[in-house]
Amino acid sequence: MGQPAPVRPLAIRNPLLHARTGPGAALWRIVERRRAARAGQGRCDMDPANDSKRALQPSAGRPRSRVDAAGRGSPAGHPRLPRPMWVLAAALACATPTHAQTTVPATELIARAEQQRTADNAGFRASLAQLDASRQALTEPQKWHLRYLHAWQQDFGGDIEGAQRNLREIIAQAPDPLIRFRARTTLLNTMALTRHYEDAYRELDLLMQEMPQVQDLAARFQALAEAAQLMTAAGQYDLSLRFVDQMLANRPPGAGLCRARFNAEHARYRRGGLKSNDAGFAEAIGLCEAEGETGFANQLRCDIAEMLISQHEAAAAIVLLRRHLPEVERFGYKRQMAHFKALLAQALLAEGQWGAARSSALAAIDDGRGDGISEPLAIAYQVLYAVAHRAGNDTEALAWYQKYSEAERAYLDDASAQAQAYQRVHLRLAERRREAEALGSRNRILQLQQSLDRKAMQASGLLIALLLTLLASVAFWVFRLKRSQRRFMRLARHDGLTGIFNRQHFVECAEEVLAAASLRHEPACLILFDLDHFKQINDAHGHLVGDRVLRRTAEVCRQQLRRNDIFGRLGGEEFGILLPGCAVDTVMARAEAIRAAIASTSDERDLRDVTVSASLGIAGTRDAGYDLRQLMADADDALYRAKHAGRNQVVIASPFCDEPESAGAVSPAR
Ligand SMILES: Nc1nc2c(ncn2[C@@H]2O[C@H](COP(=O)(O)OP(=O)(O)OP(=O)(O)O)[C@@H](O)[C@H]2O)c(=O)[nH]1
Repeated sequence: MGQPAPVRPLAIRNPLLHARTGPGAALWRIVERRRAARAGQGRCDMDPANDSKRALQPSAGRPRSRVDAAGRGSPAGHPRLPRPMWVLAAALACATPTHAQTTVPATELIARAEQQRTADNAGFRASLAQLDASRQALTEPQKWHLRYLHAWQQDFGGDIEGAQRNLREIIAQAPDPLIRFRARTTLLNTMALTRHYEDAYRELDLLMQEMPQVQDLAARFQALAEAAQLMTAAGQYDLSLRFVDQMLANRPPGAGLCRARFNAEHARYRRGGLKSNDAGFAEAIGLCEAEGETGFANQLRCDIAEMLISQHEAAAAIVLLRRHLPEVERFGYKRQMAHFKALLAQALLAEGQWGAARSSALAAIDDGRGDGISEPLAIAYQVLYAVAHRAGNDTEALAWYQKYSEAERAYLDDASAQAQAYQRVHLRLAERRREAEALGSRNRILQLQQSLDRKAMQASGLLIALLLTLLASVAFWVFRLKRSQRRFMRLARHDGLTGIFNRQHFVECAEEVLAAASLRHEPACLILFDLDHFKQINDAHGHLVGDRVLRRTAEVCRQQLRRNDIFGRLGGEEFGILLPGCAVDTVMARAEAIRAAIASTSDERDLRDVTVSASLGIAGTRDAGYDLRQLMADADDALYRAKHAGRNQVVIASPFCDEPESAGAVSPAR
């Protein structure tokens, strides 16, 4: 035998993250089963001395070997049951001979079922049957919890389609966010198992969105572990490490550091640049060993062996792998066994140990037979091809090469499918998030705009109200001012006792009217009258009666006037009336009517004892012109003559005769 045939070094990857059965979670399940076994769950044997031995045996009742990153079988999987409680629950379960008991409260039964899932799947199914039988007595949240456990069992039993259907319904309908979250974690895992990577990444995104609402640390821990593994599988190592940080920050009480450190070191290794003597790896392995998590410790050793082989230190890799292979065999996780043996075969080949390499490769194929596509399988085929080629057995070499080629292509296709799926989903989600953020920004701007508009409207409303109030105040003030003005004007223009024009205003109005009449050449007459012997009335009846006579005189005169006639009290008991449009030939009749009306007041009840009469003098524009002073002088002259003629009569001024022209009957004084 000469030098070994050149073997193209494979970029060996950790089957925990690339196994057909999903990233690392099958190991997790086995680890949890061991932990459950240590706690005596599902078995009536609390002797720790027996636990490790039994736990290291592959479970005979396990329906399939595959990943369970959804926390199935984890004692920490039940959120409300801290470690001492599930030990107690296990002890309680041991105190009862059968799972078919009917007296166990539903809460306890559900807690027990949570613990039994992988550690005692038969017991778990019995607990589910018991819960089904007492379904009517369950609360609504308990019914949803039971449904979730059934879905989990469907998945565990291989009915992935049925499990996914139920998990989706739970996610859509369950009122409890924690159950929805756990269902999504399990769904995500089933998607990775069935290689629906895009769906898995999409679910992961939703899981991360729901994460802040989930208070349960165990559920968060499981989801974060799932996220870290998927991100490493997708080649997103930095993201994976960020999830690891979150795992460490969200560690449930009693949970160790091993799983987080395993994910961290594996992501660092996959990112590249590490050496086999990396201190972080040694520390993580020591930590996992201390926590009894030898499965994770050995998985990290696979990474170290790969590093050693690629550093051309195959002999060291052989030592490492051989030292821990018995432990791996005892642990019983076939995929890990296949991985160990494939790496050992590769290292032996590199060291020229053809026979040992061939045996180890065949053993790896045997262990990995049930897994379909896997990287250990490809490594093993490659080693067998190299050994056959080295031995000159071309037919066998070709056969192994074909198998190697198919396995490697299938594996690489699968790995690439994962990475591509991540990129596609990542891009779509990033796009959607950008759109959502843009929409959110737009909404915020709109809200701000609306709020500003509202405030502006409120401000303008207030301003309008203020202006209206101001306007109303001004209007009211103006109104009061006008009213006061009107009152003062009236007081200034009218006689306080009779209400008719006072002398001044009478003169002003009369002059205006005369001016207008002059322009139109219309006639006008002025009547001046004076109550007769008024002093006697005052003296005889008092000033109040005198005032009443004055008021009644004004009233009865007003009744005789037209709208445009101007009537005023010129002083004391003297009055003036300007009659625009009234010619001298008609004025006598009107003056006489006025005189008669004044005289008639004597007949009124309250003035029965008072003799009231007036003497009237008339002047017209025909003779006096339109000058008021002249008209007044003429009318006053006529009035004087009426007095002189015996009072209670009308005299019209006539420049053509010296004698007064009397009109109407001269009423004798009574
Ligand atoms: N009650 C009352 N008397 C007034 C008022 N104004 C003037 N008098 C009185 O009117 C009287 C006018 O008297 P005279 O001027 O002597 O005139 P007479 O008594 O009417 O006599 P003849 O005009 O000649 O008929 C005076 O006694 C005034 O005091 C007034 O507002 N009220």
